[in-house]
Amino acid sequence: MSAAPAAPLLDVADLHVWIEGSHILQGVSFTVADHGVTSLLGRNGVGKTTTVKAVLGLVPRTGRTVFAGRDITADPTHAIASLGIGYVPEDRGVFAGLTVAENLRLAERRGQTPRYELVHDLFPELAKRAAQPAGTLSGGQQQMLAIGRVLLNENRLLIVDEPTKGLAPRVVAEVADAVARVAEEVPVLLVEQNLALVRRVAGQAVVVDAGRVVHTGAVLDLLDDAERTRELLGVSRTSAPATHPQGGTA
Ligand SMILES: Nc1ncnc2c1ncn2[C@@H]1O[C@H](COP(=O)(O)OP(=O)(O)OP(=O)(O)O)[C@@H](O)[C@H]1O
Repeated sequence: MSAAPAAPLLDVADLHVWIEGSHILQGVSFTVADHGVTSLLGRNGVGKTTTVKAVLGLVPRTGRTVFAGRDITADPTHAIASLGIGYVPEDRGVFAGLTVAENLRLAERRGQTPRYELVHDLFPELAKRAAQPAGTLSGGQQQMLAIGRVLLNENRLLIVDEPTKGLAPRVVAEVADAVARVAEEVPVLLVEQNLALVRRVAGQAVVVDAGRVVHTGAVLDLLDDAERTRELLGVSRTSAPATHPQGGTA
């Protein structure tokens, strides 16, 4: 007899969000496994960011969200974060006028030993550039800093929203490397439109369309089916996995 499947780390059921009278999420349901990368996919404006904000309590929502066996549906954002969900928002949220070291220090949580060794091991550039104002970092380096901040604490899940948005292709490859390495430490829910990156780093796909989940399954099963990929995501070219090129950062 085979063992029962492991309970999901995050279980989202029938999530609804209304913003300014618009029914943005119309019953979103999906699960996130307790390992690897689960990708949240979909065309522009379908509700991906709203979904992660609803999970984090950043927008009013109804439905049921269970994290690590605990119902967090009615919890405020700070309580959800303190359970061990780290969030890297789309705009990265780094403080441009503060140095890299100051940005990291601000992320330290009381009562926890900050994991600088892990962060500097994964992103040596952050150690080298500790005294540099974050606003003068490249887009890719700022993304590493944003991810480094949530890795500093013992999170059980990282939610990373479009980390490659607006980045040059060679920097995208660096961010892909970073996400892959991070996922060895902690499970990741990744919102991403770059399907080559998704193919490379993610195991599971959750596809949102018009405020609903329209597909879940293995990433490769979806992306190897060009017709289905086009139907769900409006694109079909997903090969050419990102690889880390030689050379420095942009
Ligand atoms: N604060 C807001 N006020 C009004 N409409 C909003 C607000 N936030 C989101 N929306 C609308 O909700 C819908 C879903 O937005 P959301 O940002 O969740 O989509 P997305 O899938 O993350 O898109 P993208 O890939 O472009 O980031 C969009 O139509 C958007 O215009």
